[in-house]
Amino acid sequence: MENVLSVKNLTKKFKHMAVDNISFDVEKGNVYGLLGPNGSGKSTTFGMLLTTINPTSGDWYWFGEKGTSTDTLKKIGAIIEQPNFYPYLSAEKNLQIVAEIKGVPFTKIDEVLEIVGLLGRKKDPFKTYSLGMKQRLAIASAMLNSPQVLILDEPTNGLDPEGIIQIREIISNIAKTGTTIIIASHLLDEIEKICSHVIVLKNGTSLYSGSVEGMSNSKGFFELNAENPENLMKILTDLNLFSSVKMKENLIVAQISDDISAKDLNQILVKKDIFLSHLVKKKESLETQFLELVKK
Ligand SMILES: Nc1ncnc2c1ncn2[C@@H]1O[C@H](COP(=O)(O)OP(=O)(O)OP(=O)(O)O)[C@@H](O)[C@H]1O
Repeated sequence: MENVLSVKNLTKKFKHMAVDNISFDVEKGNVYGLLGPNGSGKSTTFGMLLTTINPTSGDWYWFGEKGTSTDTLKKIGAIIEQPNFYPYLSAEKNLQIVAEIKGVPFTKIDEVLEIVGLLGRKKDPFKTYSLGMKQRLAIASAMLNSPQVLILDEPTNGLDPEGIIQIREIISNIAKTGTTIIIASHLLDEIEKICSHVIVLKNGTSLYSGSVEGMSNSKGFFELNAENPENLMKILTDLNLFSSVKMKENLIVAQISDDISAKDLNQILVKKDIFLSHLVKKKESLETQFLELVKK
């Protein structure tokens, strides 16, 4: 897979360490989440990659080329701060100003307004827009130059549930066209719903970088029950398929070490004259996986 971005040992020290020797790759066409609590170094990382902050040390490569050249910036669309538009001008007029700066034909404006669902409101002044609409207009503005990479810093901050869903749908539609997207967020739920890959930051250090599913080595667990739970627990332990078998809130929880389907386990147990009253295979939520990662 082609790398759109490769970050190597990137470090920024202000008074304290803000970003501490992080390395990660971003593959073309995926949606990446930069996940971490406030102050974990997300915005500083974006700032360095977009040349607004000088790094202390480390390198990065956009499209295989070292650093961030002016030509590279033309291939990137970014929303890092609150959208800044002229309040009394319409969305269309505001985008005309951006299009002129970016050297993009005005014919592109309707296309990007359509992507963010604002075509019907293009004549309305920016100041009459809701927060969600303002954020959508910012995305339209970032999409004007048909970027290969879209960078969004906390894109749903402050939005109501409907606004959040709209932004998510827009991001997912843009991703479907093959645009690589990098989103900074402190919300696990957001990353889980939108991203295929995640880079977890804590105190400027990268704890994990890879696919969302790969964040935990866990193969998941079974919740089970039967008429005689003690007997079931003993049989499960003897099967040597589980790293642990424990009673939890009236259910037996068996942590899977050797991958096995619910159907296969049920068949094994039936042969041992165990008839289950409850059998569910589950995987830890991203939240549990994240907490385990941070604990380590
Ligand atoms: N210009 C600056 N001067 C000094 N310290 C800074 C500066 N910018 C950021 N920091 C510090 O660097 C650390 C990382 O901040 P950063 O804004 O990158 O985190 P973040 O993960 O984006 O959090 P948030 O979502 O709150 O912005 C914090 O401790 C912050 O106080």
